[in-house]
Amino acid sequence: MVSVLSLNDVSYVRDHRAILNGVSWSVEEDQRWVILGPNGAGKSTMMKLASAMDYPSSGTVQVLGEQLGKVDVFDLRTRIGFVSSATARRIPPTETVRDLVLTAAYSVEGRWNEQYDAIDVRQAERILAEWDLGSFADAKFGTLSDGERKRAMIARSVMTDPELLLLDEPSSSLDLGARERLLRMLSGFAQSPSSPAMIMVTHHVEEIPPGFTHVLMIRDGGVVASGTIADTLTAENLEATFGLPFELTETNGRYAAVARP
Ligand SMILES: Nc1ncnc2c1ncn2[C@@H]1O[C@H](COP(=O)(O)OP(=O)(O)OP(=O)(O)O)[C@@H](O)[C@H]1O
Repeated sequence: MVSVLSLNDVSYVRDHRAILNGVSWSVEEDQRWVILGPNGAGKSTMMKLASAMDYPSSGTVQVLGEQLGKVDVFDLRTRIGFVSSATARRIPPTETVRDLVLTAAYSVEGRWNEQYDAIDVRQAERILAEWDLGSFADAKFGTLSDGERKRAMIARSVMTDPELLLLDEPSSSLDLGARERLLRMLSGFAQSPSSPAMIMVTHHVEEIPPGFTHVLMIRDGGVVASGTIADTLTAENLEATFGLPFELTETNGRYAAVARP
């Protein structure tokens, strides 16, 4: 199996503080990982390294077979899909959803005068339909609801057929129905053998889409537990990660956790 991401004894230090400390972790191409941990644990920092947007202070990070610090990250980034609230903030509010998806093929964030190939236009239409955005194709990004905006950003990120898809809290701020619709889509996408390796950050076990295979649990910049969801997502590991005892239940591949009285 080929590793798409590999961190070896990685530390990330800012302002004399180790935000990540001695993290070793690897992701294979057929795996779908969830990173679970409390606020400030270092989850988004891990995503910054995985997306080749930043470098470790020590240790090595290999992304898609290339070591950060020894590769042109601008080329590498074109092979990675990355969705976060920060990437969404860079999108011009007047961009239509169709152009938002289409411009990904040319690595730009606002349509100017580019001419798009018919094959790209067809691919964009297919992806818009797949992410239930067909009726929003002509809507402006700035007018979308949070749920529509998240789906539009994911649609944009898969337009280039990335080899690694990173989702930083894709279902945060969504209402129950929008969250469930998005989780259903992510679940379907995760279970497709043609989908890329995926890593999704979340704070909540309720947001783990069925089809995700592995979980990395982190706290204070260090790994608490890592492995298959079936073996690793336990009440004991949740307590070690979040610092209080939980009742953990699983129903049809969906998890729920409540604090034990
Ligand atoms: N460039 C930086 N300089 C200084 N501190 C930083 C920097 N980047 C992150 N931090 C700090 O490191 C810690 C981890 O940040 P990070 O965003 O990775 O956490 P997180 O697990 O994603 O948190 P949340 O769940 O709240 O989004 C936080 O305390 C944050 O303030």
